[in-house]
Amino acid sequence: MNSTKTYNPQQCADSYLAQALRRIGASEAMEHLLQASYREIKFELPLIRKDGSLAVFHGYRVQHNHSRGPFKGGIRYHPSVNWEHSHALASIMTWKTALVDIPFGGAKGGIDCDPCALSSSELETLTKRFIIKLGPLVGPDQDILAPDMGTNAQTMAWLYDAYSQGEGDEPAVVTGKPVGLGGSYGRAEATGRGVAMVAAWAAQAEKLNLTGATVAIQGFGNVGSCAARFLAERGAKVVAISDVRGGVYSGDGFDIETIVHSKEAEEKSASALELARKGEAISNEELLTLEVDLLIPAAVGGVLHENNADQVKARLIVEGGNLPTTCEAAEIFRDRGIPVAPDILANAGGVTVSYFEWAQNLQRYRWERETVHQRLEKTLKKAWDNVRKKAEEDSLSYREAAYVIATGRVKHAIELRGF
Ligand SMILES: NC(=O)C1=CN([C@@H]2O[C@H](COP(=O)(O)OP(=O)(O)OC[C@H]3O[C@@H](n4cnc5c(N)ncnc54)[C@H](O)[C@@H]3O)[C@@H](O)[C@H]2O)C=CC1
Ligand SMILES: O=C(O)CCC(=O)C(=O)O
Repeated sequence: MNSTKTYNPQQCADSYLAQALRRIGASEAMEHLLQASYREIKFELPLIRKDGSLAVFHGYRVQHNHSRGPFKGGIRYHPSVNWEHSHALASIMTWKTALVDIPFGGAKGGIDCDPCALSSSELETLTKRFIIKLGPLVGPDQDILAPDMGTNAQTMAWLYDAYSQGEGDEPAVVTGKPVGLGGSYGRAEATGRGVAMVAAWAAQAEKLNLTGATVAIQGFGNVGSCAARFLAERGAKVVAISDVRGGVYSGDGFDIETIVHSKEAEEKSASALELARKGEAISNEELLTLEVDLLIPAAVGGVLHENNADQVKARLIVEGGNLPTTCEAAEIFRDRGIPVAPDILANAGGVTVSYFEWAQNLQRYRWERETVHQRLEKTLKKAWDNVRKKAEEDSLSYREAAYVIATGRVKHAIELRGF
């Protein structure tokens, strides 16, 4: 990550929160309440590997706040998953659901494993044990799980199956399921679709023409690859992509449709560099400082920090991933006049369509694909308009405005409920 200070997601999330609470005039006690989690769960997950050895992983679920509705948030499989990451990511789920005004709170969790190093049957066993250990603390009115980094529709299908063994058939306990198993049309690509929408609105506000605009995307998984597709559809030129193994650059741009529909991309058997089939190899660090119009960090947190923010040359940053920008970097971007569409707005398309999936599951009724797309656009546009207006009225960055709106809504809900 090339940062002198170790990235501390918790400190970063707390600092964005504290700034917002000062602006809305929250008391110290309220700040404590909004910062702390409602419940934190950690457990051991032993697994006999296929070679007969015993491995012990750890499962986490942090349920941050449920003042506006049941806890909601993804499950991440990554070696970095720990309490700090889960807590920070859970708290930003609370602000994200409040900002797009859907009736949920915030949660996050996962397993500290490398999913690429486990077989499919090992992953299925771990996943099913994970939800069994959570027991009655999850459920359609309690805490609803979803995909995040390292998990996908198959993982959600296993969670649904294991939960339903004990509780009776209950698809609404988890969103992001395969469409053939109660999933919503449009959820798989919703986060990337939302990133492209927010990028287009922000580009227009910043007088940046998206047609022909050059784009660099860090992370070519679910969010990054879908954002690339939808931005290319809108006429942008994706000139750099990367994954955990490194990146690739081509000034002519890549043919994103061919890349994402290639057999290797579908089987996840090739790196971004191999998939691109042309261009120059670059590192993940180099990608972030390319001379491009639009930069989309769509992988891990803390990649834009005090040691590289000065070198970023993008005209607009749209946060596809969660917490990619440290608060020090956010200040540098503010001083340098580089607008940033923050994660809690830019990647909120995923949880918005998760809400639609949950609503469909509770009604046992499927919406048409077009209905999902239209309602997603309407929800995100309303949130964007609110953020832009607040930013203009109060001379705030988009992130500051988004946090003021979101934390204000959660504080209001807490006060309405009473203590
Ligand atoms: N899947 C979803 O619906 C949502 C995901 N997000 C966030 O978006 C980000 C990406 O998530 P997904 O695309 O779902 O994950 P994914 O697992 O589908 O893809 C992750 C991508 O990032 C790359 N990557 C991993 N570590 C990296 C590193 N250190 N440097 C550069 N690239 C690295 C991987 O190789 C892969 O290409 C995460 O921050 C996640 O929390 C946010 C909202 C919803
Ligand atoms: O779809 C969801 O419920 C949550 C997705 C997620 O984890 C996120 O937005 O960071």
